[in-house]
Amino acid sequence: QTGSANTNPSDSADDEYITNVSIGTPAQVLPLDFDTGSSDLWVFSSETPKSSASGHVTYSPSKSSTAKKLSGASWSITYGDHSSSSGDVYTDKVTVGGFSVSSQAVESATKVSTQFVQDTVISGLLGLGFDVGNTVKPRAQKTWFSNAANSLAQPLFTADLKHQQTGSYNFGFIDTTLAKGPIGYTPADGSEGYWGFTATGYSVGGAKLNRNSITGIADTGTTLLLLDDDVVNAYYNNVESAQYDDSQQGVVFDCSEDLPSFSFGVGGTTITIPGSLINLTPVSDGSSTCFGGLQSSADIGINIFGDVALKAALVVFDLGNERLGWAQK
Ligand SMILES: CSC[C@H](NC(=O)[C@H](Cc1ccccc1)OC(=O)N1CCC(N)CC1)C(=O)N[C@@H](CC1CCCCC1)[C@@H](O)Cn1ccccc1=O
Repeated sequence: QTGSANTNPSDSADDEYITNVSIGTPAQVLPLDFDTGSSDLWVFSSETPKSSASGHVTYSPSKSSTAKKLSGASWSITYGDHSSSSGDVYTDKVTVGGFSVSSQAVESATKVSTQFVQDTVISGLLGLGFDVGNTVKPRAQKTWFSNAANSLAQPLFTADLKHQQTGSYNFGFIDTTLAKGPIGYTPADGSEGYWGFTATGYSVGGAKLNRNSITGIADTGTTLLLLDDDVVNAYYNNVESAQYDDSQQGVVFDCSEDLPSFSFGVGGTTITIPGSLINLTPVSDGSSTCFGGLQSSADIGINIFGDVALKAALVVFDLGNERLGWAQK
């Protein structure tokens, strides 16, 4: 058995990727952000304060004949960007891309932070990290993919995110036609709950890869490519108008600049992010100053290969073999 779901950029800056998920009987369809950096499936619901839920699609367990309250269970999560949410837990049927898990922990939000209130394009997150990262207490719950893995043709999923186009999350199979190059595999470290890996080197503008390894995570829930300062500086030294903008909290440059590509080695293959994907978006509508898709990870403490990097590749999240596969697109 397999599943295949389309995913779409939330806005012109590809800030988030939205995938529709069916919950309950009859199906209630919610737009969720699939996040390989976390392991909770949580949703705006009938239990979310009305003022916070306004503008969001919500899940009503009372309207689902297959919903069951997981008595005594609660959850609470805070993300890297300091957004947060918390609440109680139901189990219900959850279908993604045609594949159903009959009893999935659906975490209902009774509290959401301001960023979520304002982010009306999504009604919650579907975590695709490792189960160890789940926040439900007293007993941690499994992710949708973890529950599905044993019934899928293969215990893996792929992410094919695109710039301003519809992409896909495929479950249980690898559609190699989505890639141009071979898939390079490297061990994945799931001990912290997310998909850690090490790139063997990097280069700017098509030069030969150096041997400076980069350890980080493959994170569909993070917009940017966030790397060490020395890498960020090596890149922007090639961009004439680049400068750090305090108000934007990042490197900006003239939108008219022709940006160099950024490449990294992984699993014996090379992934090249074209400069066009790093010229992310004007700092505000109509501005001729653009915000960089590559920024510093210094104040986070972990390198994050977010959507800017993932858009250049077909990425295989292979739970069965605890490995990550990257193929040039
Ligand atoms: C330093 S991790 C920052 C990252 N959050 C972002 O990437 C947000 C995403 C976004 C974009 C637009 C609207 C709302 C949210 O976007 C920016 O922060 N941006 C984009 C726009 C730019 N102008 C400024 C910088 C982040 O916490 N991800 C987590 C998942 C997110 C949470 C917020 C909702 C969307 C999904 C998560 O995987 C990060 N994680 C990864 C591993 C371990 C723990 C952990 O928690």
